[in-house]
Amino acid sequence: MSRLVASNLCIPGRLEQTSLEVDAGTLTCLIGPNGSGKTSLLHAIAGIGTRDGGVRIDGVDPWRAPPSVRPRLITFFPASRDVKWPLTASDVIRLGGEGEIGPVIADLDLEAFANRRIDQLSTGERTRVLIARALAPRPRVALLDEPVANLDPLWQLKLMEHLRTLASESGQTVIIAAHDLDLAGRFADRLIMMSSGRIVADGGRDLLESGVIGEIFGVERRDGAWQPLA
Ligand SMILES: Nc1ncnc2c1ncn2[C@@H]1O[C@H](COP(=O)(O)OP(=O)(O)OP(=O)(O)O)[C@@H](O)[C@H]1O
Repeated sequence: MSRLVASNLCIPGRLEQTSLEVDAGTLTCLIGPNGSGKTSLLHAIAGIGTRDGGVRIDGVDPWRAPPSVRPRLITFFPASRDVKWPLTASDVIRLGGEGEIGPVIADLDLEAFANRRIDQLSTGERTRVLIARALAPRPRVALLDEPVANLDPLWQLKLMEHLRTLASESGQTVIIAAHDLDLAGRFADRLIMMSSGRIVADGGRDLLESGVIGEIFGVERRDGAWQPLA
């Protein structure tokens, strides 16, 4: 099984020194309040911007991989959907790297948009196209920053189910940042909680029932819903 090993990642002012190992075939969800360091950790793993430390995927350094190989090792879907390129959805998905785009177009139900310009799609439609772009190369490690933001309730569930299937059936390592604690708890194999630029808790869905949620998020579950701490 391939494995992601991140050692001593650090982005001054954003991410404290962080080491992390993630098994292949798992869906991991980074949770934490605004500004807690989720995007910074994803950036550091992806090798985006200034950062210290190192990453290995099955012993291979993805940061030094040639551009032709890199998308099959690791891809990153950013939180910003503000893409104004005058390209069709298919063109954008093809930009993700080599490989067939037919399967990912079918997986994300994009047939109707394939030949439409990406800057003329709705935000949610564009989100699905940009996620398809990140998943098309079938990367060993897929990093997605708030992938369900802007998606309707049905697509939030479909996407999370799809990501879980990519992990469990294709053996890909999927790491996402998300704000929806219930969705994270329902679909993720592992929850990593961040606060002030560091990992403060790491575990299964039982983390959501622990006191650390109140401490870090200032919410608790009352009457079946998340509410500010009483
Ligand atoms: N480009 C940047 N330059 C300097 N500081 C940054 C930059 N981006 C983020 N930060 C800071 O780094 C810290 C972590 O931010 P980060 O975006 O990783 O948090 P996050 O958990 O992803 O937040 P959110 O849930 O709001 O997306 C914050 O204090 C933020 O203000």
